[in-house]
Amino acid sequence: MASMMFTDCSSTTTSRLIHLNRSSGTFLLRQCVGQLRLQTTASGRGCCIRSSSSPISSISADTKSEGGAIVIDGKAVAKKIRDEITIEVSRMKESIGVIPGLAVILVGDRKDSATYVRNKKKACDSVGIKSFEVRLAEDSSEEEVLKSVSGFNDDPSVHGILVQLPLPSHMDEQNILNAVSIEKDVDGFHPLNIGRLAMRGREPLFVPCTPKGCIELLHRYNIEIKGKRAVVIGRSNIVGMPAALLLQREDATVSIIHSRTKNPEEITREADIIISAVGQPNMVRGSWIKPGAVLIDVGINPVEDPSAARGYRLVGDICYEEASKVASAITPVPGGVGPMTIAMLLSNTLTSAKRIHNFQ
Ligand SMILES: Nc1nc2c(c(=O)[nH]1)N[C@@H](CN(C=O)c1ccc(C(=O)N[C@@H](CCC(=O)O)C(=O)O)cc1)CN2
Repeated sequence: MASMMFTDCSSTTTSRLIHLNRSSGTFLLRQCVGQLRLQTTASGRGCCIRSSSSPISSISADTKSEGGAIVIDGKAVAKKIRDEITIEVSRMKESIGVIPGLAVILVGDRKDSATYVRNKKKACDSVGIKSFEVRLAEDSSEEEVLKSVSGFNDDPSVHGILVQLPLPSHMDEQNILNAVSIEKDVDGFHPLNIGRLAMRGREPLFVPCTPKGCIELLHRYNIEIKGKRAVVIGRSNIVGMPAALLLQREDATVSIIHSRTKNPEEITREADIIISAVGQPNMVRGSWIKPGAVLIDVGINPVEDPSAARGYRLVGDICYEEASKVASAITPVPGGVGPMTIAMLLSNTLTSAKRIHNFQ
């Protein structure tokens, strides 16, 4: 009964979205991608015809499938990437005596941010990357944050710097992100890195971790991007916008759906690949999806669930139950894109250390 109540994608379920307040730990990603309310005309059930021409050309033998769609296992891929990074980190240490270092600045007392930072430290430990952490109080000044950034910019044992987002509202996020040295900008949020990502013939030093993780999943599952129609739902600076730029770089034809888009489902129905980063639980229904499409769900939305230990469970932007019957491949929430974000951060940190020390 409980699972029926909380796995369907009816509007009642959606309205049970938990609005955890800042101090009790709201879900960061949701905050960062913004509150997008899409104008939609239809909400019927999707058809279940499956395309005979799945874009997945080869997948591993242990691939799971659900409702017909292949489950893109971000947790397993992230583990594999961490194993690859571990080997490279120890090769670097043995060859030139350098250990990659990642510095994290956390401002304020949001529980979700503290959890993400703790998980980043754990992930660093697991691959042999050295981690540095600065915690500042919610009421710290922007100058204090800038001072920490500047200290890490000048510290040769630090190869990557990230400021956990969101920052308290009294701080100017742009000012702070601009202060991170572009050579150590492992989050890829510096305007120079984003600008280079947007320009043909230019290369960013780093690509933002969540969108990079989405593309990495497509690559690792051999899902062709070139020539495909891709739709990105959401246009945040940290996910939607860079995801659209990355897809374009991979030669997809890209559309972006945002809060002012009329009839978004007419656009998604044309898509071979959908990346959704909007922070609206179960917004993308089965009827929005073209049979055989590949679905990458970035949303991490808590919905009330008394049967769960925490009193809530996480669902994505895409109605998994309906979508997995129509799509050829889909990422679950949790266990899809989320773990890839941290794996890509480790990868960016290793790349940075290699670049700074000219180590191949
Ligand atoms: N400076 C940054 N701030 C933020 C980023 C970022 O990339 N850089 N991204 C998000 C938060 N985030 C990392 O910081 C993050 C979010 C989610 C996950 C994750 O693994 N999620 C799990 C579920 C976790 C749970 O059970 O609560 C999953 O999806 O399986 C990792 C990292 C905003 N801020």
